[in-house]
Amino acid sequence: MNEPIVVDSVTALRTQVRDWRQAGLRVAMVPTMGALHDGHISLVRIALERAERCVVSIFVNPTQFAPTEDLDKYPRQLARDLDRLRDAGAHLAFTPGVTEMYPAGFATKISVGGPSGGLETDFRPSFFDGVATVVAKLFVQAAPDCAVFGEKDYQQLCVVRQLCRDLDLPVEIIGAPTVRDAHGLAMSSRNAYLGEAELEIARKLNAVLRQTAARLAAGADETGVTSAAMEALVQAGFRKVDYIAAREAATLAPWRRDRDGRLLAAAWLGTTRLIDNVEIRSA
Ligand SMILES: Nc1ncnc2c1ncn2[C@@H]1O[C@H](COP(=O)(O)OP(=O)(O)OP(=O)(O)O)[C@@H](O)[C@H]1O
Ligand SMILES: CC(C)(CO)[C@@H](O)C(=O)[O-]
Ligand code: BAL
Repeated sequence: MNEPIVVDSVTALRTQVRDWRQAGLRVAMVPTMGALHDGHISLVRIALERAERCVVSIFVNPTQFAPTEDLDKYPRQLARDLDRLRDAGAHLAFTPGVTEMYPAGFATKISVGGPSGGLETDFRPSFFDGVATVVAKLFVQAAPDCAVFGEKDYQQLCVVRQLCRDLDLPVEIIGAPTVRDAHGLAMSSRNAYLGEAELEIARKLNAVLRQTAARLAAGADETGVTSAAMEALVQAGFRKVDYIAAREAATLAPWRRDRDGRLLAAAWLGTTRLIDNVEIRSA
C-alpha cells in the first residue's frame, strides 16, 4: 500500500485535488475527527467504491464542542491514524491545525434548520452550527465529488444533506451503515473512555433500541415504549438518558406510522455520552 499524502494547508489540499480532478479522477471525502476505528475505515472503503481518490480529513473541530465538553481529552493519535489510512488505501490525509481552519478574525457561522431541530440540539445547542460550518469549509476547500458520513451520527447526516441542498454545494452525500462490535455496540472514538464494566453496560443501548423499534413497528404506543426504554437504560446502569425519540427517517419530523422511521437515542455512562439509532421497520 502507498503512504497517503499528508497535507495540513488548504492550498496544498486544493492543488492536489484540482490535479486529480483535471486528470479525470473522481474524488471522495471522508470528514473525521481522527482516533480512527473500523467505523471510519468502512467509510473509506465506501469512498473508494465511489471514487478513484479518497481524501480523509482529521480535525478535532473546536467550534462543535461546548466549553463544558471533552475537546481537551478527545483522543488524538495521528501516527496510528495514518497507518490505518495507508492500510485502507486512502490517498490523502488533510490534517489542518486550528488556525488554518479558523484564522484570527474568523467570524462566520452556518446555521442549518430542518433536521437540526431537537434531539442533539436540545442538549448540544451549538453543535450543528459548528458541524455545518466546518463541513461547509471542508467541502469548499477540497471540492470533492462526493462525501461519506456514518449513520451512527444520524441527525448529523440529515443536517449535512440539508446543508448541501440549501447552499447548492455540489457534493453527493453518501450515508454509510453503522459498524458495531460483536455485541451490537456502535464503534465510536468515545468508547475509548469506557472501562470493561462500562462497555458491558454500553452494549445494552443498541439492544434496548432494537427491542423498542420492534415494539413500535408492531403498533405499541410511542410515549409508553420510549419511556419504558429510558427507564430500562437507567436500570442497566446508564446515569442519564438525554432522549429516546422516534422520528421520520428522511426529515426527522415526528414519526408517522405510514413513513419510514428512525429511533434515536443519547445516554450518559458516567461522564461519557453515547449516541445510537436504529431503523423502525414499518409493518
Ligand atoms: N460505528 C460507526 N459506523 C459508521 N460510521 C461511523 C461510526 N462511528 C463514526 N462514524 C462516522 O465517522 C465520521 C467521523 O466521525 P467521528 O470522527 O466523530 O467519529 P466517532 O467515532 O463518531 O467519534 P465520537 O466518539 O466523537 O462520536 C462520521 O461521519 C461518523 O458518523
Ligand atoms: C463531521 C465532523 C468531522 C465535523 O467535524 C464530525 O462531526 C464527525 O466526526 O462526525
Ligand atoms: N461524531 C460526532 C462528533 C461529536 O460528537 O462531536
